Amino acid sequence: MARETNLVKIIGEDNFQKLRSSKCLLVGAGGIGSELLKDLILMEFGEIHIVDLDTIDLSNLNRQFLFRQKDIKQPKSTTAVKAVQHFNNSKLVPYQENVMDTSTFPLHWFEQFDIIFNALDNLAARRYVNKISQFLSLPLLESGTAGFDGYMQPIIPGKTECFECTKKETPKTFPVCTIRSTPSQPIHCIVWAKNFLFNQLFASDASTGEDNNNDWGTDDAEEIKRIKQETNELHELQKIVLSKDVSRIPEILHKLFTQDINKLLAIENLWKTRTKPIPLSDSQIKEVFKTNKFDSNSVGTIQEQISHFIKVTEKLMDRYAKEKQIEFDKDDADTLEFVVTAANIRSHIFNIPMKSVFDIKQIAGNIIPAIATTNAIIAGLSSLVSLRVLNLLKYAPVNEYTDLNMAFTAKASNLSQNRYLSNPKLASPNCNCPVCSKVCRGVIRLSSDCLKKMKLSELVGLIRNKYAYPEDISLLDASSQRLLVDYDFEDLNDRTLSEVNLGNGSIILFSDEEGDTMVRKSIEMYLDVNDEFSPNTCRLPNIKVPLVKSSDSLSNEEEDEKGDDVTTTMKNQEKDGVVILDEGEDDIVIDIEPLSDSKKRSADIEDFNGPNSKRTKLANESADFDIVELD
Ligand SMILES: Nc1ncnc2c1ncn2[C@@H]1O[C@H](COP(=O)(O)OP(=O)(O)OP(=O)(O)O)[C@@H](O)[C@H]1O
Ligand SMILES: [Zn+2]
Repeated sequence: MARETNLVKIIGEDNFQKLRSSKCLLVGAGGIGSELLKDLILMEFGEIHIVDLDTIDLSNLNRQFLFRQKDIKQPKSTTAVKAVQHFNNSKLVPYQENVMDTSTFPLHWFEQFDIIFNALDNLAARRYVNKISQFLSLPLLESGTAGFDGYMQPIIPGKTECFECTKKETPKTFPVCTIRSTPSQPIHCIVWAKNFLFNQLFASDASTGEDNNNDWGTDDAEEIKRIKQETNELHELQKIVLSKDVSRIPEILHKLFTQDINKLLAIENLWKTRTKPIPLSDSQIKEVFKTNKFDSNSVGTIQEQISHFIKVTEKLMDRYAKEKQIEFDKDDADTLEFVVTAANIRSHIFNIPMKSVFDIKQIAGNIIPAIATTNAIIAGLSSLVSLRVLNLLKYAPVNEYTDLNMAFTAKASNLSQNRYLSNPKLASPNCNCPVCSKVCRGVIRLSSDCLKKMKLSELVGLIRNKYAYPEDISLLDASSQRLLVDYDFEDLNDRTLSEVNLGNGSIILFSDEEGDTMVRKSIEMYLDVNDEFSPNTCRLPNIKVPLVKSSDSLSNEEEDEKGDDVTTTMKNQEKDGVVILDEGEDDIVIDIEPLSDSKKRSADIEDFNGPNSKRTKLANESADFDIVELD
């Protein structure tokens, strides 16, 4: 029996034809992506475009069942497509590219799709696709797994909460003082070795960022002084690395594991309630002996750890001279061995159990083993719910998108308790969400010619008139938080958009700065450059930009500060996976007073045009003003 016969029975001939003419985008062809590709093909989507930037690794083969040993180093996207060709009725289009690359995938490229499936493994790409989905009002099926935990969440822009509406769990963080002075668990020593020591010795810019803080997670002045001093002294150790003189490696050991520990011991307060560390003795450092290859599964003796530390530091010093900087990578045996041995020596000193290479690789690489079955369940749920998102299931019609369900497995939900699977209904957008609710959103479509010709003042004029903003406004390049125009900064007004570095993929933020009781809501606009447009075209979106009470919108100052903080936090997270934060420091969130529903309604006054307001002449501008031909 042909596959489609069953499908037609379930969704009906007419809806089956709709599915056949639907195009979907699958982002990620890894664990969940392989499963999803199979599901989407079996559902017979008309076209499936698959984007994945990566090539296949040995470690992918246990669960990414479309790939074989012979495919290692081949692109995931094209290999996945080849693997499914023999049971495929859909048109498949693979791309080995980063989905965030705006030159390959400009915003208008995404518009061809009816639905997007995310099967990604990192926050940055998830956030990016979520934004695209919001700008284009494209349904997105977001999903992820970690071990037995998994989730899938349909996102219908404007109707249901988006990926950013809820706070995302941040990587585990530790106080600086625990990492630097008083470790008590293997992870503390691993974070010290990976995020602090390794960077100090082998990164080109040997700053870890943490020392720029003034909060150390401790009030002990002596301890803070010691931490600062230690950082400075470690810069000296980098000179040994640079000297290429491997006979000086025992000096590194002496400094890290004898001298620095003795200095910590001298801070008596630290050891009132804690077991004192025992520094390495000179004889331990000097007693180098022949070592065998490192066994990944056992721990060995402290002497073996020291010998391996010396050996691997020799190798890294040699590499550093050629490579100029080395980054920690769990799959780079030398960097892993350095972190393992340094962490284990420190653990030994602080009376903490040492760990095997295998264990430390999991922790340092933030690896939770992937479970193929979790991927299969999440991908299955995700593809099934897409039929409801596209409203193709007649027996379960979707009247309200908030009737759709998301799904969590096991611990991920905090709701499931004794159930493996929970599938709560979707929530409405969170009115505090900086991505889907706080500002209005739209796309400016323009030709590249227009970018080169249009002056900033002209763009400001167009936006001001189209959405009835007052005279006092500010314009920000939201991607870089750069101020472009405001009431006392007009220096760039005569520059063209390209001269102020606005281009395809730039996001600008336009705000009312008049300070009346009511202000026009800020608008965030994506610049989508399309060369198929005639040269002088600039098209502004026809969207409604309501007036809101000024007390309900952030002042620019607050917004700038908080925006910056958020960016910094995200950068840190993505760089290291594990961030060293100071004790008591919370995650930074954009903190806006929530608009209650009633407030929101009363603030949604479209015709606010009091007699003295500059808005009077602007408020009722024609909505046809969307194609502007420039001279
Ligand atoms: N910006 C991006 N553009 C395109 N593809 C991406 C992007 N970011 C991540 N991916 C892809 O998403 C997929 C996620 O799959 P998965 O979670 O199974 O990770 P993996 O890298 O295959 O495995 P592991 O992380 O466990 O080694 C990967 O194949 C990765 O290449
Ligand atoms: Zn949101």
